[in-house]
Amino acid sequence: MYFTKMHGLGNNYIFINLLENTLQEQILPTLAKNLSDVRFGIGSDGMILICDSKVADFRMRIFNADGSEGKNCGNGLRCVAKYLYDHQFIDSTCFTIETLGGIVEVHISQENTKEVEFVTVDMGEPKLLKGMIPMKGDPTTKTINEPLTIGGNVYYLTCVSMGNPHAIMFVDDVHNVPLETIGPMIEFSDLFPERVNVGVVEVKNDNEIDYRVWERGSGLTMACGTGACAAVVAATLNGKLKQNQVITVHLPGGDLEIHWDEHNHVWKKGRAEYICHGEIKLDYFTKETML
Ligand SMILES: N[C@H](CCC[C@H](N)C(=O)O)C(=O)O
Repeated sequence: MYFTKMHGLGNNYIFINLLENTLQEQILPTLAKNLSDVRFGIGSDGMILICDSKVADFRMRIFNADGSEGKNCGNGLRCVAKYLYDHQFIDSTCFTIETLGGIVEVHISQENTKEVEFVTVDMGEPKLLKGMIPMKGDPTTKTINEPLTIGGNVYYLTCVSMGNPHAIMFVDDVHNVPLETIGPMIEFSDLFPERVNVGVVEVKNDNEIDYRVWERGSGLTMACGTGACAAVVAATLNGKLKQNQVITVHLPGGDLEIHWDEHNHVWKKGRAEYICHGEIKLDYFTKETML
């Protein structure tokens, strides 16, 4: 089975093209976990499958490093779009990709280079109601800077779904937050029945924010595309940014341009890069334990 390892701002995944291949459904969580293992496997933030779709041009499935299936992946979408266009599975520079979190539209920014460097994605509309995150509480209300007690501490959270759930908090310095401690506490809180991605945001000025993330199912990553979108929406809802502006989001792995437009769509522009191609033996990577 061939794979391609790619990254979006250091948020890296093992991509498997299932347009001409198949994998048994029941092996997918174990396969994702073992591929992601940095010691016994290849090492990545997870696995992404490129599949046919009945409702869009293509379908993307994303599995986190713990084997859990995510519902959307902003960095992964840019890599999938680049892979499909570079490998001539599509010749249009605008096409749609189905995810569990909804259908998105990707735009290839072909800047006269032989390979795609930048991809812009219309990530669709943010979902704000508790029932859509999902999280506990009145499903018809929003969570905007709400004080929530988790593990004995009070966190002021703003929750946004970009097809996948994000809990965002605002801090004075994103580099001075023990995200490796508070991240899992919030991720696994019973407030979030499907767990949650946890992000910290420092608003620098009217057009820039710093953002770090503890990802559901993968832990600290260098970047999170859906999280960057959620961070801009959350900062705008809290009056810290203005809507319909292009915001530069600084992540540990690089910058993304995010634009929550006047039609309530969130656009994301950023790089996507190849790391390597290779071949794996499925029987090795589908063992329950690698020890
Ligand atoms: N951990 C996320 C999936 C990956 C999202 C992230 N890598 C991105 O670029 O959006 C979740 O379980 O919702």
